[in-house]
This record gives sequence, C-alpha cells and structure tokens, in this order.
Amino acid sequence: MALATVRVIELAGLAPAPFCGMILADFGARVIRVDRTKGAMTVDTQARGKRSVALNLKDPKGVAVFRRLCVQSDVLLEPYRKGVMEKMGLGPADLLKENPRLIYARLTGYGQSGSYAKAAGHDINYLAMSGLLSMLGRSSEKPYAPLNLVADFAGGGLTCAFGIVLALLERSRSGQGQIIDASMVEGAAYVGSFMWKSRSLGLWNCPRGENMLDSGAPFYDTYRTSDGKYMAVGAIEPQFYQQLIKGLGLADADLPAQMSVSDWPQLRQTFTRVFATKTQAEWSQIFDGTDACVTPVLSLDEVHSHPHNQTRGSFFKDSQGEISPRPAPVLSRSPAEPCHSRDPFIGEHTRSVLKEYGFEQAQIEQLLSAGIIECNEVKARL
Ligand SMILES: C[C@H](CCC[C@@H](C)[C@H]1CC[C@H]2[C@@H]3[C@H](O)C[C@@H]4C[C@H](O)CC[C@]4(C)[C@H]3C[C@H](O)[C@]12C)C(=O)SCCNC(=O)CCNC(=O)[C@H](O)C(C)(C)COP(=O)(O)OP(=O)(O)OC[C@H]1O[C@@H](n2cnc3c(N)ncnc32)[C@H](O)[C@@H]1OP(=O)(O)O
Repeated sequence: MALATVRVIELAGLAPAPFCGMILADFGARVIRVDRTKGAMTVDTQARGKRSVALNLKDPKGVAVFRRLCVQSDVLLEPYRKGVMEKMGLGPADLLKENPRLIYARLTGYGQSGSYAKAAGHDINYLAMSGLLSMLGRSSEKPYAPLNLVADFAGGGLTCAFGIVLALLERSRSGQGQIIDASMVEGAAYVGSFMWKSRSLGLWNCPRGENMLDSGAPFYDTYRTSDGKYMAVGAIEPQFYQQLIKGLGLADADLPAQMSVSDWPQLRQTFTRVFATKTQAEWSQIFDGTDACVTPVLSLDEVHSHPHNQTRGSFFKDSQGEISPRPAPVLSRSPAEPCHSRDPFIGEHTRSVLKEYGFEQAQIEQLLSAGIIECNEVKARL
C-alpha cells in the first residue's frame, strides 16, 4: 500500500483527526492512537486499522513514553486546542529537536494563530467562519450546515491527510520533517474555492437558495416520488435538460425556457407534480441509461446493494457485518486495503506497541503498576 512503513502517532480526538488517521491507516500507515487512561471511553468511530495505547500524559513519565514513541515515528497527529501540547512539554520545538524528520500535524478549528486560536468550537463554527455556511440553505430560510461534513471531514481530516502526504513527499527529498498547521476554517474555505472563484460568472448573485446550484433552479434539486422517496436532478446543460423533459413525459413547447429564472417557480411546480406520480424505482428505470442526470436518492442502507456500486465494490462489509465506504480514490498498483477487523479497545495494544518501540518487559510492568499506562489485551477480557 502507498503508505506502508509510515508510522503515525495519533492523539485521540473527536472526529476530524480520527478520520485523518483512518485515511492514513487505510492506505497502509501503521497508526497508533494514544488514548487516555482511567477508564476513558472512546468516541472514535473512525478507528479502522488502528492500534490503541492507553497512556497518561498528565504524568511526566507518560510524557517521556510519548516522546520515545515520537522519536521513532514519522508523523504525529494532534487535535487539541492551541497550547495544550506545549503545556505537556510536547510542542513541536521539543519533538522536532529529538526527531528532525517528524511531521507534526496540528489539526484545529481556527489554526495556531489569530484571536480565535484558543477558542473551543465545532464544525458549524468553522464552517460559519469560512464564509460557506452563509451560502448553505433554502430560499428565505436560515443557513443550514450539511451535517458536519465540510469543516470536520473535507476541510479538516481529509485536508490534513493531504498535508501529511505532501510533507512525507517533501521529506523524501529534504530529509526533514515540518509542522502542519491545519485549520478547519481554512480547509473548508479552500474546499469551497469554487464559490469564490466562480462569483465572476454570476453563479451566486441571488440570495441563498435562489441560485442555480443551491436549489434555486428546478433542474438542480430533489423531488419526492409517489412512495415517499426522492430523486435527485442535476440536468444543467441543455442537452441533458432535454432528456429530463423527455423522461418526465413533458413537451418542451409547453414549458418555459430552461434559463428563464422568473419561470423557475412554475417549472418547479410542474416537476414536483410529475415526479409525485411514480415510485422511485419506476423513475430510476426511466432515467437509468440516459444522460438526464437523474438518480435515486439512496439511503445509507441502500447504497451497498445498488448495482452500480456493487459492480465497483464501492462499499464493503467488515468482520462485524458493518458496511462502510471503500477508501477512495482507487490506486491501480497500490490500492488501499482497509482493515476488516473490529476497532481496537482502549489500551488493547499498549503492551505490544511498547515492546515494538523497544521498551523492556520490566519497564512496561513498572509503568503499568504506576498507572502511567493501561493494558487491555483481548486475552484479559475473556
Ligand atoms: C461536531 C463534531 C463533534 C462531534 C463529536 C460527537 C460525535 C461526540 C462529541 C461528544 C460525544 C458524546 C460524549 O462523549 C458522551 C457519550 C460518550 C459515550 O462513550 C458515547 C456516547 C456519547 C453521548 C458521545 C457520542 C458522540 O461520540 C459525541 C456526541 C466536531 O466538530 S469535532 C471538531 C472539534 N474541534 C476540534 O477538534 C478543534 C481542535 N480541538 C479543540 O478545539 C478542542 O480539543 C475541543 C474539541 C474544543 C475540546 O476541548 P477540550 O477543552 O475538551 O480539550 P483541549 O483543550 O483540546 O485539551 C485536551 C485535554 O486533554 C488532555 N489529554 C489529552 N490526551 C491525554 C492523555 N492521553 N492523558 C491525559 N490527558 C490527556 C490534555 O492534556 C488537555 O488537558 P487540559 O484541558 O488540562 O489542558
């Protein structure tokens, strides 16, 4: 796999950093998640392929163990508020001195500088600060965040993983590590570059929810079907729009021009009425194989069995029977091989990882009895 041999230490976080770590693990990196001790509960649902070490970083001995892990690693991924790592004596100045090849990735909401740098926040706040949230929502309604997809995952976890891969690539030339300051505000904004750079086209001149691509246009929206499901319509170009009209059984001559914005409300009413006359399956049968750009709106439970996704193997079932998306993109020679086993328990790999990183058995036992580390091997659970 592309990232085989890359050793990553990920400090346990909420959602974006776990996703970043999972991407790296999916593509072959050996990711160790460092969890808290004292019966901490994991909220990491993105733990595929990771190992877990439970380590108390509030204790200087725990900090020393952590430093030893970082000396032998390629990447450190930390998701804490600005200043937290420095307070523990684990800032980049300390760790890069000990391991100049270390890639020190800091994934935060607001970045490492600026007046918000130390503020708590979540996806919706970062999205708001990126400018994008102001554009998201229906006409005459308040802004709506599209789940926590844009800042946490696209602008956060994915962008940070990209930064790490870039830094690894650069390190192969320079031999040096570096610090990555991944701000979810900036990552989200960057993902939204199209919005800034397409303003000159007039694509966003109308209020929120009244533009062509934000549900303003009737040919770029969803429609309810007779069985309470939905179809997605994205028939922008005239040749594709013609196929939409044909599939709906409408006659062009009876309809206003596609780009007559003042007629969009009437056109939407027509589409709404027609879509409501057939089931999703019936519409899918009509539009499949055409260029009308009309697809069923599938639920998470349905995507796996759609013939197109099945053919490509776009979703896979792990050993627990849980279905997840296959890692993307697909590389022809060194594709990702996502782990099919269950997620790790907190501290499940403490002992084996410390051994791997050169700790003696006696040292491990000492750390264990001092409560610096916790071990939770599966054997002990039986
Ligand atoms: C919208 C998303 C977030 C969605 C997440 C939800 C899915 C989950 C959030 C809460 C979960 C529920 C909850 O946990 C209760 C249940 C638990 C149960 O197990 C499951 C069900 C639950 C209901 C559970 C269900 C779900 O999982 C949840 C609902 C986001 O937007 S995520 C993006 C958030 N933002 C960032 O990541 C930006 C950067 N980070 C930050 O700004 C801050 O970290 C943050 C997120 C604001 C949190 O701030 P906080 O004050 O808590 O922490 P920090 O200031 O960063 O400091 C960290 C402290 O931890 C110490 N520490 C770290 N590691 C160790 C260690 N190994 N040992 C000891 N100590 C450690 C560190 O020293 C810091 O200590 P200090 O505070 O003393 O400095």
